[in-house]
Order: sequence, then structure tokens, then C-alpha cells
Amino acid sequence: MHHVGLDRQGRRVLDDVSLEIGAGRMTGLLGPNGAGKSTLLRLLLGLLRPDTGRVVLDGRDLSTCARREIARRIAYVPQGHMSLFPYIVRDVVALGRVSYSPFARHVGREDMAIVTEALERLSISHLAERPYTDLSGGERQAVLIARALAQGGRILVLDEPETGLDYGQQQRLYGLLRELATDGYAIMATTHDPLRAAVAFDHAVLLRHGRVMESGPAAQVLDAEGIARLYARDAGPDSAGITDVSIG
Ligand SMILES: Nc1ncnc2c1ncn2[C@@H]1O[C@H](COP(=O)(O)OP(=O)(O)OP(=O)(O)O)[C@@H](O)[C@H]1O
Repeated sequence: MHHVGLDRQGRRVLDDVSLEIGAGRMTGLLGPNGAGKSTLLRLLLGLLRPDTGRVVLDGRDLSTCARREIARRIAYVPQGHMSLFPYIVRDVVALGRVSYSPFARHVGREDMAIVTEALERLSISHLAERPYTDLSGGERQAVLIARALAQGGRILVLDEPETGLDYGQQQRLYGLLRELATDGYAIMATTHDPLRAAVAFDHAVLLRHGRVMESGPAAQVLDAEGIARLYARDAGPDSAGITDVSIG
């Protein structure tokens, strides 16, 4: 993403944002409410187009890529609490294969083998025939990640993946994301937990008022001072930062 800017209803919501998502790397996107994190994810997924700057996928401008092509490269994991129809888990994961089917309807035998593999990878084969809507938050999150893996892309974009998970589930989730990064996936996730992000992510992008306040190694930029500046009480985009959030 190079020097991206976007206006929504006449208001600048992202301004001169540049970032890179690398294979094998976990990148955290942090910022206060309304900083522009979800909007940035939508740009990365090609659901919005920037007014200025470019989003580039493997050297190609994302705006020239077909939806189906993007879906095969970048998988999105929405927040686990999003409601879906009471499909059984296997069918929810099979939705990840839709971009490979000629009529966007039929999922073939080969696709089902990939679905089975994704369920195994997430250790949720035992949930395959259960309705998605009956699952716990952690189980739903695992299903959505399995769907993303079934999609086949090597870029995973996750929106606040730890929301609603207990401590143990969060630990397992981040352990799994680390495994995927080690396998070469590029992981990008938003989070509202800077303390965890400082240890769980390799790289962090701190977004404030639609601008990158700082980016760099997670442990470095998410020190007490960085966190205080990031979440300082709102005093407008040109504020030097009021340190009214203190850590430790
Ligand atoms: N469709 C829209 N039309 C107009 N303004 C919008 C639209 N979507 C988002 N915005 C505005 O853009 C800004 C950034 O919103 P965004 O949802 O990206 O923030 P966020 O960092 O994801 O916040 P949160 O942590 O609360 O989810 C906000 O001021 C929001 O009101």
C-alpha cells in the first residue's frame, strides 16, 4: 500500500498511508476507535478503492485484479461474532472454495478434500457436521480461519481475531497464526490489545486519525510511550499527543 488516501462523505479517513505485508511475517494494525483500521482492511481486500495512492498485490495494482483473483490470494477473517445462516461447519468452510468453482455454486470433490484438510489443520474435524450458529466464539473463530485457509491464498487478513475469546483461546489463536506465518503466510490483523500485540506480532502499524503515527518492530513501537501516544485522549489530528494513558 503506497501513499493511500481516502475520503468518505467528504472527510479524510485515511491520509498518506504506506505499509507492506510480508510473507512469513505477522503485522498488527492498531489504533483507537475510528482511526481507520477497518477502512484500511477494506482497501487491502479491494472492497474500496483509494482516492490517492495505490494498493499493490505482487506488483499489480489491486484495482486491475478481478474479485475472484483477489479472493484466491487474500483471505479475510471477519470478527467471529458476525452472524451467518445456520449452515453446518463443513459448508461454511466450503464457502472458501467458491472462487474456484466455475458457476460460484458447485464445490467439487477436490475442493471437499481441501476443506477436510483445513478442518484438520484447525483441529476441528469433530465440528464438521455441527451448525455454525451453535458454536462457541472460539470454535467459530477456528471455522472462519479454516475457511480462509481453504480459500488457498497466502495472505490472511483478520479483523480483531481475539474478540470474545478467553485467554487460553487467544493463546492458541496466536500460536496458530505464528505457525501459519512460519509456513510462509503473510498475516495482517487488527487488534485492540497493544500489550499482546507487542509480543505476538513481528511488526506493528500504529494508526491515528487516519495516518500512520509509527510503524516498525512491534516490541519497539508498542512500548509504554508508543501506547500512551497512540491512545491519548483525542485532541485533533495535529495534537502532539496527550499522555493520559499510562502503562505499567
Ligand atoms: N461508510 C462510511 N461513510 C462515512 N464515514 C465512514 C464510513 N465508514 C467509516 N467511516 C468513518 O471513517 C473513520 C474510520 O472508520 P473505521 O471503521 O475504519 O475505524 P476503525 O479504526 O476500524 O474503528 P473501530 O476500532 O471503532 O472499529 C471513522 O471516522 C468512521 O466514522
